[in-house]
Amino acid sequence: MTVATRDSRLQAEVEKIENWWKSEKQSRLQRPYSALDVARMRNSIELNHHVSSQQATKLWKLFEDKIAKQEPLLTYGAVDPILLSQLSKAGLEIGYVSGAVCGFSNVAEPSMDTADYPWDTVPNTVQKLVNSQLWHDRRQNHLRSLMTPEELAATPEIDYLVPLIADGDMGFGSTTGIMKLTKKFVEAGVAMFHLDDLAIGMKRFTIGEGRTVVPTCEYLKRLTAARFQLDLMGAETLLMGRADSLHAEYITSVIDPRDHGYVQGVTNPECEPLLATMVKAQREGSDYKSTRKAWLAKAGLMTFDEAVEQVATPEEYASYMALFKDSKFKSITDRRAHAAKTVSQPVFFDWEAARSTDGQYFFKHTLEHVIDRAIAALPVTDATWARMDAPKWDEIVEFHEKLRAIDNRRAYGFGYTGRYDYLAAGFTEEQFKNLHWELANLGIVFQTQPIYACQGLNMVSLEFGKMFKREGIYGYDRDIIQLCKKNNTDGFETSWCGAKLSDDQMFAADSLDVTLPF
Ligand SMILES: C[C@](O)(C(=O)O)[C@H](CC(=O)O)C(=O)O
Repeated sequence: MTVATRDSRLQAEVEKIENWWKSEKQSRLQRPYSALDVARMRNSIELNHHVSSQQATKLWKLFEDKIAKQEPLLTYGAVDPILLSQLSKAGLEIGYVSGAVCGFSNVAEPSMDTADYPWDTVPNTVQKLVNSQLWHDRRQNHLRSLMTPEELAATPEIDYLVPLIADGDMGFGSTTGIMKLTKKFVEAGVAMFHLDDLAIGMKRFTIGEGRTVVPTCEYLKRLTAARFQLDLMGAETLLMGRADSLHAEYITSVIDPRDHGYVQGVTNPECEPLLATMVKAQREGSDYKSTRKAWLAKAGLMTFDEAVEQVATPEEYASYMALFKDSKFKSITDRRAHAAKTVSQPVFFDWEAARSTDGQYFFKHTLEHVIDRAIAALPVTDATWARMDAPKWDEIVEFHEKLRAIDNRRAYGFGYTGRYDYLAAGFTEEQFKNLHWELANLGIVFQTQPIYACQGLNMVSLEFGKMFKREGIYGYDRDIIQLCKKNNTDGFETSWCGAKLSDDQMFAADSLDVTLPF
């Protein structure tokens, strides 16, 4: 290849990418890299990612339509093709592929939602689901192509190709790892996937420690890595930023000054570091939870600004706060230097002494931080989800009002997490009934009950199993066969199973052996 051929090819690719980035959807994004960076790393043949791009475009239009009409797009976690076919038949317009449910049911070694399953578990599940969607779609097209006009008019058409939104968790790795995950998602045919800001393997469920997030810059790197891969592939696939810092108890590093105002340190100089306390307790065989609780009671954990407020006079504190006139994102170094100038008492604050046995820093989670983080991720993402541990209406409203003041065209997401207690969170029965509409009014059109399978399917399967043990096939006939016949439920011997498609494929493909001599 001559230099001239190489340059003209590169130039053509750059123009193609730049034109693509001018589309209504793409032009909403900002990239820290150029079209030339992308062009240089692309293949020399065009790779089409038709399913993912088409499904993403379909989802994008659905989002636009629902945002305009303030209507919800409800869905639930369906990681099994059979379940997904019925979700579509029920008229739900999107599907959700939950990481937690994949971790229970689509892996060789199941476990709780710590994202310790192999990195390609969710993309592989998407692949299986998309193939099943395409098969149902083909089966339906075939049957409809054989129908009389009357039959056709009397048979409702089902959209089996509902766009799938999948859980990419924390991306399972570094920049190149996330790029591989993204590639797999696109090749599998996903419409949208979300990446969050959680640290890998650091969720705790039962010992009074919650979630751990990574610094803001690391979260943005994750999202940008995914965006870069989508650009390399020329895929329309949507990327959703999920911010989990609300109710996160720890942060892995203090590298990013944007997080400094939320990191907590020890303010009691008499308190020994947490690590030393915990190691001693472990050696002595003391209880982890109560040792940690006793340490917390002594440490006087607070943020640097709170530590300043504790020792400053009101006037001094006001002078200290003047530091934030132009920007709220000041580093600990700036904060310390300004405190030394404005406050007469020394400020004792040690965030190193508060580091956990895994090295994390204590983090004061606030709605403000999750808002900061979600805003920082806007330029590189298509949609946003603030994950919450409890459905607090005031927080939901404040988050979405603040975000929508900056971007009211994007879709926002909400997860009806399994353990939510809506009435305890203060909803009246009437508000609860309308919740999905109220959320849609706030632009939260993507609404998922991610772990339906754990609750709903467990319940159905348990009740069925008890009945079957008691009554045998007689009970099966009464509760399943007869009811399925009455309701025309899909099953093994109905058109749903694709028997006609199978037979007709065989007739079409191998019925005529042209080599036979008669
Ligand atoms: C959505 C989620 O990431 C999932 O894996 O399904 C979980 C679900 C849950 O805890 O209910 C999450 O919200 O973290």
